[in-house]
Amino acid sequence: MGVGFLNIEDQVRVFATFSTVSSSSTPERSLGMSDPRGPAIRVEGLTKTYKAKGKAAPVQAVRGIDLEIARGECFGLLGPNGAGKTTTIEILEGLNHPTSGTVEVLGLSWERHDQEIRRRIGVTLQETRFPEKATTLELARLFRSFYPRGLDPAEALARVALTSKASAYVETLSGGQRQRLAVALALVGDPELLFLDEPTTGLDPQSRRQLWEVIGQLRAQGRTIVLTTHYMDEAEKLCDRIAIVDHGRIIAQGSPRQLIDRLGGGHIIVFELEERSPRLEPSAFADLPGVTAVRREAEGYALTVAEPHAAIPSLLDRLADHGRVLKRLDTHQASLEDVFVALTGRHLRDDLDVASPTTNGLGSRVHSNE
Ligand SMILES: Nc1ncnc2c1ncn2[C@@H]1O[C@H](COP(=O)(O)OP(=O)(O)OP(=O)(O)O)[C@@H](O)[C@H]1O
Repeated sequence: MGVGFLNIEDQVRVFATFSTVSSSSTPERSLGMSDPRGPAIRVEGLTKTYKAKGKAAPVQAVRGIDLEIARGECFGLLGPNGAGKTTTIEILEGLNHPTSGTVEVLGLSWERHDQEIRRRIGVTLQETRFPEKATTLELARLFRSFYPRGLDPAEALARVALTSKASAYVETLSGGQRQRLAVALALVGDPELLFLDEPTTGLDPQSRRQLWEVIGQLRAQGRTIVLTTHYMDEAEKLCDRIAIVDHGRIIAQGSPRQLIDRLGGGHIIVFELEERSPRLEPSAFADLPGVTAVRREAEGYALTVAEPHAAIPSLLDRLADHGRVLKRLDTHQASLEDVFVALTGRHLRDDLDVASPTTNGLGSRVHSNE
């Protein structure tokens, strides 16, 4: 897990450093460092190694990330637990220090322009502890006081549909309402760039959808958003572009559509054979019409195909030829989950190992059979 866990005192300390800076008096502004047409984020050769603690070995959390995020883009870092997403986003937020590499935020560097950057970004951490006896409006006012300009605190609450909870104590809020409050506090300074670390983790489906709506509206306003998630449906729904992160590296990057298209077929056929049927090599299905990739799953096989209606009859014939009995067959539209499995041989959701895909349709990694 990451270090994205601050209580309110820590948050206040983080933000208070720039509460007294007025926009007109900032020396950095006169340097003209921030090109409004340049990217919102530029990262080159980023690494982060956490030092050894006691008997624990050092952890190479980030192993060389290059990234460019355009202004107005909603960009997602998608990956399993421990991939290095939080470490990366916390370095972008100025809350963690890189071991090596270059980081530019809005054309500025954390070493030289920290106050200016803080004034222009909004941050929600993976988990935020609020004081239970404050109301949501009091907190929105407190956070607004850290910025030289920004939204009316009541307007920030309205943007996340919390107006009816303005005078409610934090202790009475649900998990989803707390997450929306965290977004309101990140918004109250009217930031150009918003960072959301796993915004919907742990929320029920209805609260997730509510927060998706809020993020969708912010995206429609043209605000730059950088979010981390390990939910592929979230990344697919919210993000213009995604970097899939695994073991501290970006293993694929592009729009959700581009990444899925690179699989070479829009549909996946998943099937399982009766236990008494001996297993077949995945290569037994590789030449079926329209099949672009075959992989072994824990319980069966997954075929990437362009047209399921063309492939399924041939598949059934092939199984009959081999005297195999089908137990289960499903089809689904190819998703980012399938992209992750094709790239890593593992499932993103539960990190379940799958054995030996023969080809992956992405042309980068071919596993041997069994
Ligand atoms: N402060 C720390 N000290 C030592 N190791 C750390 C620290 N923070 C994170 N790590 C380790 O660095 C690696 C990457 O963690 P990180 O939290 O960045 O990944 P993540 O992709 O955000 O995962 P999650 O979704 O679980 O938060 C993990 O192995 C984690 O245990």
